[in-house]
Amino acid sequence: MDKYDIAVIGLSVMGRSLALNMADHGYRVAVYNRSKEVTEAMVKEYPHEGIQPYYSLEELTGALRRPRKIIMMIKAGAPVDAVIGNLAPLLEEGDILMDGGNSFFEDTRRRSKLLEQQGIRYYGVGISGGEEGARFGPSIMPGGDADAYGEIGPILRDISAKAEGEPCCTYIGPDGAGHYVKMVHNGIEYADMQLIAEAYLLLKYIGGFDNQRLSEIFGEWQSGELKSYLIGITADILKEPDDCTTGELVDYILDSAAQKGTGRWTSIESLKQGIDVSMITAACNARVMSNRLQEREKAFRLLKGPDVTAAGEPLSFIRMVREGLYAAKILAYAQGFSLLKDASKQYEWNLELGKIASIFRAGCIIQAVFLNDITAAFQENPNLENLLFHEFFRQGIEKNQGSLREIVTQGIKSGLPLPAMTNALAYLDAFRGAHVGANLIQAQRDCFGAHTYLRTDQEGSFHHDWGKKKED
Ligand SMILES: NC(=O)C1=CN([C@@H]2O[C@H](COP(=O)(O)OP(=O)(O)OC[C@H]3O[C@@H](n4cnc5c(N)ncnc54)[C@H](OP(=O)(O)O)[C@@H]3O)[C@@H](O)[C@H]2O)C=CC1
Ligand SMILES: O=C(CO)[C@H](O)[C@H](O)COP(=O)(O)O
Repeated sequence: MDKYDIAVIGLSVMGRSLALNMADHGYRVAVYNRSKEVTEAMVKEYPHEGIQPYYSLEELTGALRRPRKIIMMIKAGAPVDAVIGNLAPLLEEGDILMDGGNSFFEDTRRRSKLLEQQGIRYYGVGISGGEEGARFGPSIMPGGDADAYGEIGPILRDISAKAEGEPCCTYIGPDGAGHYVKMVHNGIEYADMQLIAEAYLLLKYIGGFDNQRLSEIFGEWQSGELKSYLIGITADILKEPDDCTTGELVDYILDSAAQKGTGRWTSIESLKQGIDVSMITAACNARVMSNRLQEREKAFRLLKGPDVTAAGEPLSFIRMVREGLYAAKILAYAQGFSLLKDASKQYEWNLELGKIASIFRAGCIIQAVFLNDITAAFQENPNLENLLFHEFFRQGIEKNQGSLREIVTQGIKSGLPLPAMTNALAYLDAFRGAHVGANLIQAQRDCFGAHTYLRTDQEGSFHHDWGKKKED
């Protein structure tokens, strides 16, 4: 019987929460999970009149209104291909199959082409916001066949977060565009998190503040230009008591962070495209280095560095860290949006950067007041080459770069690792620098490999017989 509006496949935290969110919005949702016990546990723990469990894909697909709308919320990679393999024979021309997981955008492009042959409209849907977002309103980045958006758009917009009353969901573009944008969202997320971690290191070790005071400082920043979901949770995390001791939990968490791949993909794609996202790459490498625990312990014993120099006047140090963090944050977003701009051209996706920034204003992990300013900048000039060329951000950098330079200098003198902040400055100075030393690199390439060089005073490529005059 054609009675369910949509199906959710995969009932771990994200799928379960999205299904409940859809049902809360009045949709009739059919749910399925590979392992039966997960489905049983979900309907037992979260009973909802709008949700109907199914225990086979045949029954599930048979229960859906045509064209069928199905969203997979499962582990990215081979599992997605496995589910598509089982599901595709049960679908009909016109049905819409969405992948709401963190799939690699090239996989989404491949799957789109494959399913197109069967007339199935495939959608790569980036979803951000974690469990809470999925349950009560995530930021949603759907990419696929534009005509099919009319079928799925209303549901996705209904369940999305709202920023100033507007849904944090917009059609992104064809084939892999939605998953590409989600990938870059996560890349920016990595840089943002790393910058906050570096601000924490500076405040803790140079500033000498305890966890309660650190929590207050991040809490105070929530009333200014840094206000964001990540700063907010950081303030809360820092004062969270430990269950096993009398201290705060953060001090008992291993200094080593994992990554699932989206940040790394962003970095790899940026190298392929030739766009500098050094802060995202630095954030990935910071996690990589954090994982080398045994080597780090050995190096800590063997390699001596400088002693930490305590900060001067506490309030002015806190102000410098806040200003420096803000400048670095502008640079991280400038990098991420440059990558999106280039991808839009390269893949002919026609990405609307203003709309993308606007759907990041709520629901997602990088949501921040700052995204209102980015939205406004791209709305004012949709062809903005780089965020740093917009007056608001140009001034933001002009006003705050001094503090960034100061805290990075203090951090380096004290031997603190600040890879994202350091790369922020390197990016700024290379971008704005009249001289980057590439004339010498051209000369070296021509000298050792006859790769030719370009001149400042004449058109064309040149090769020089290096050292010949001297020998003569
Ligand atoms: N967790 C988060 O905060 C966020 C996650 N995402 C993405 O959303 C997706 C779902 O995430 P999450 O809810 O955390 O769950 P997981 O990424 O942990 O995936 C678990 C789900 O995948 C299913 N699965 C795994 N392998 C297979 C397979 N071979 N065939 C069929 N199903 C399989 C599991 O079924 P079974 O129970 O049978 O093992 C289960 O339903 C992922 O792509 C994730 O990257 C996106 C944003 C935030
Ligand atoms: O997509 C997300 C949020 O938008 C996830 O939280 C993301 O998977 C976290 O990535 P990682 O595990 O690599 O830190």
